[in-house]
Amino acid sequence: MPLMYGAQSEGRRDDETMRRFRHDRFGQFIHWGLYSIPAGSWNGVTYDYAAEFLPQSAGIGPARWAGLVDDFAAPEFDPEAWASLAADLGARYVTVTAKHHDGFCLWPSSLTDFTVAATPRGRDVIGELVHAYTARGIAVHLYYSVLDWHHPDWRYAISSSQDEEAFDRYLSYAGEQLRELATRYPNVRGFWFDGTWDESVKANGRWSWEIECMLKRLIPGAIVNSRLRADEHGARHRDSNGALMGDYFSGFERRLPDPWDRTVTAEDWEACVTIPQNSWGYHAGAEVARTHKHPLELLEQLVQAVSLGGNLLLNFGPRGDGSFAPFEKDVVHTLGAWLETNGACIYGCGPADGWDYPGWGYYTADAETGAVYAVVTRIPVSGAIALQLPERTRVRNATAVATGRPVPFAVRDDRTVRFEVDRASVIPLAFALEVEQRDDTAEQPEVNPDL
Ligand SMILES: COc1ccc([C@H]2[C@H](O)[C@H](O)[C@H](C)N2C)cc1
Repeated sequence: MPLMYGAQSEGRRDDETMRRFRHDRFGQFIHWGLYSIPAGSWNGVTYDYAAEFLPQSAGIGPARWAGLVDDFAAPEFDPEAWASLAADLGARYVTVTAKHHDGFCLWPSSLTDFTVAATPRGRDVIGELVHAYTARGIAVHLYYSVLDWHHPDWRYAISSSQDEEAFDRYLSYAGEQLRELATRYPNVRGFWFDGTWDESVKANGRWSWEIECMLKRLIPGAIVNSRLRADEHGARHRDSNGALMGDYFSGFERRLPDPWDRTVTAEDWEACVTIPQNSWGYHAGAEVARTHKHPLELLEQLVQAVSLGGNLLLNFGPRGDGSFAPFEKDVVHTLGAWLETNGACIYGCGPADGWDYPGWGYYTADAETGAVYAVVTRIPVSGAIALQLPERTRVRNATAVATGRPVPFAVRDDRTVRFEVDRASVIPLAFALEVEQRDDTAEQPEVNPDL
């Protein structure tokens, strides 16, 4: 159907900025704001739901919530230390909450007083972070919530002309804030939109179209996630013709596509996940919870995402004072150490065409060289993994990515090779496979069944 405000482009972007985003594969999400101070509790009551939703969970109105501005001193906030932590994690980009649903701005916006400028130290958090991350070669995306519980003209739905006038004022405010962000911080790489599911926003597809145009005019090549967009019929993420809006699909929240679902490889996508079961902002309960994800679970999610052509955005919620909790530092050390020696099977990689999901792990392939990686995350009881090869493919040799040492394997038949895996291996265990195409006339591969 003809659309005025559908997808602005067809297919994958192939410009340098998007190629870099695709190559990076691994990003760190940062949720930090007023909600980080109460950390899920209010007036002595702890609410189990996500800490950044405390105003809703505890029924705290905007005026009372704004009282937290005086407590946002953040004595431990150290942008260079945050940038070092991201580098140690192995993240190639960071997405930082400039404004979350509570409407509090982590930059000194001229459009409202509800910003860091009113806090005891008045630091431009976004400006200092953009500088620190960029200095470390880490790209920055700014998270912006269209949903805004603080602004008096916010509306969930439009049911009167007064609502329409108010919400038009709100959209003008949000548009000017986004212009301000793109103008103050022109070297950010992208914008991560959220809070766009309400009827009021879905009814304003033209506004979302104009925002995408404005941001890409102010910052040529800027990357925008699919959550910003609605078309004139209220279709979100994909327009009414099914075309992806924005530059990558960002509907995978605290979940990934099934490891065998190759349909997702048709477009760029990013999954965002938390370390606790369900809190993006710092929740004091997470420090003592037994339920947050093991670092190796998160690492497996990264490998799974790459095997399906996606990025993983892993969330950290710094405490109100600007420090990180020990359970988050454990994740940094585990993932960073593994990526230090195994990053070749992640950065610059994507799906390995023709290599079906094997069950014991994932295949990735270097998008430039075509090198295939077998990444073992589950060692079978047999202590051996069987690789089902694509048609007319031969494995010439295999090396352990972490050590570079050759790895013996048995050719079982013309479509199967088998590796013995030391059960004491550190997993994920990545093998680099040098493969070649066999032509039909070539002799059958030498089978050595005794291995
Ligand atoms: C269930 O409804 C939700 C769940 C999460 C969200 C927000 C989280 O606060 C976080 O910012 C995440 C990226 N976003 C989807 C919004 C609505």
